[in-house]
Amino acid sequence: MAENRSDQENTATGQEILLSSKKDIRNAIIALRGLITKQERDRFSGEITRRAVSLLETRISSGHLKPGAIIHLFRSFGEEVETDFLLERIKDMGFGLVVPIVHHEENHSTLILSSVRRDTRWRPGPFQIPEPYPVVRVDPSIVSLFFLPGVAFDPGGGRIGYGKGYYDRLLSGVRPDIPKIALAFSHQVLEKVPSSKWDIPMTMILTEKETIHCD
Ligand SMILES: Nc1nc2c(c(=O)[nH]1)N(C=O)[C@@H](CNc1ccc(C(=O)N[C@@H](CCC(=O)O)C(=O)O)cc1)CN2
Ligand SMILES: Nc1ncnc2c1ncn2[C@@H]1O[C@H](COP(=O)(O)OP(=O)(O)OP(=O)(O)O)[C@@H](O)[C@H]1O
Repeated sequence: MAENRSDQENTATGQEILLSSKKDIRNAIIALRGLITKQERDRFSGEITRRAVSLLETRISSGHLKPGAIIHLFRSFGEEVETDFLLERIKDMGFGLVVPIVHHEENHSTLILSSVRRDTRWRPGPFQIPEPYPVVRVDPSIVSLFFLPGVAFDPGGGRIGYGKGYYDRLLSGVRPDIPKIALAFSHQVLEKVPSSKWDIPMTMILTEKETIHCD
């Protein structure tokens, strides 16, 4: 398998084949993720939230994160890791919070970031993902730590999302030393996912079973 992938990358039509294999993995993992029961998803999400909170506490004590620093988190949709509790904890801990918004321009869409404030309200955006309003647009460079969604990951920091390249583009403008921490169920972590030149590697993956430090 691994040999095939690197062969594919070296051929003229490699990118297409590589993307189709990303697509197969994406579909397979989305189907697999749909098999977890609601109870399991809640329990696993609770465990992932505990890991995330303790990581933030450790980083505050070690001085790697300043009190009041800005954290990026996503509102979950469908069968993703449930982030509602983590969102409240981040606010309670006194951090600033930003979330992604799909922003439509004339002929393409990009991700922008909005601050979440005390008076922020939520409404369903594209794909029924809750989006804040009013939008208070902020630059990605103010974010000290990113919690990120995704479909499939590998311990080397590889990530597959929904195939729009939204986060790859957003993160391409973010300093490499800013932690990018994926929140995922353990079955979303595969031995290896195909990678493309534009993929931005994850720093860590938090699952219900373990904290993976990506190499
Ligand atoms: N919670 C969450 N928020 C996020 C992302 C994400 O992955 N998760 N995004 C990361 O980029 C951006 C939105 N990107 C998305 C891109 C494509 C689809 C999409 O194709 N959705 C399918 C359903 C997929 C499913 O069944 O799980 C659809 O609506 O048909 C969804 C979100 C910003 N916000
Ligand atoms: N930095 C970038 N600049 C320009 N195009 C990009 C960049 N990153 C990704 N893309 C484009 O986005 C498309 C989707 O990429 P990919 O399949 O890796 O998405 P993904 O990581 O699964 O999705 P997402 O980031 O939305 O969760 C690719 O066709 C690629 O050309």
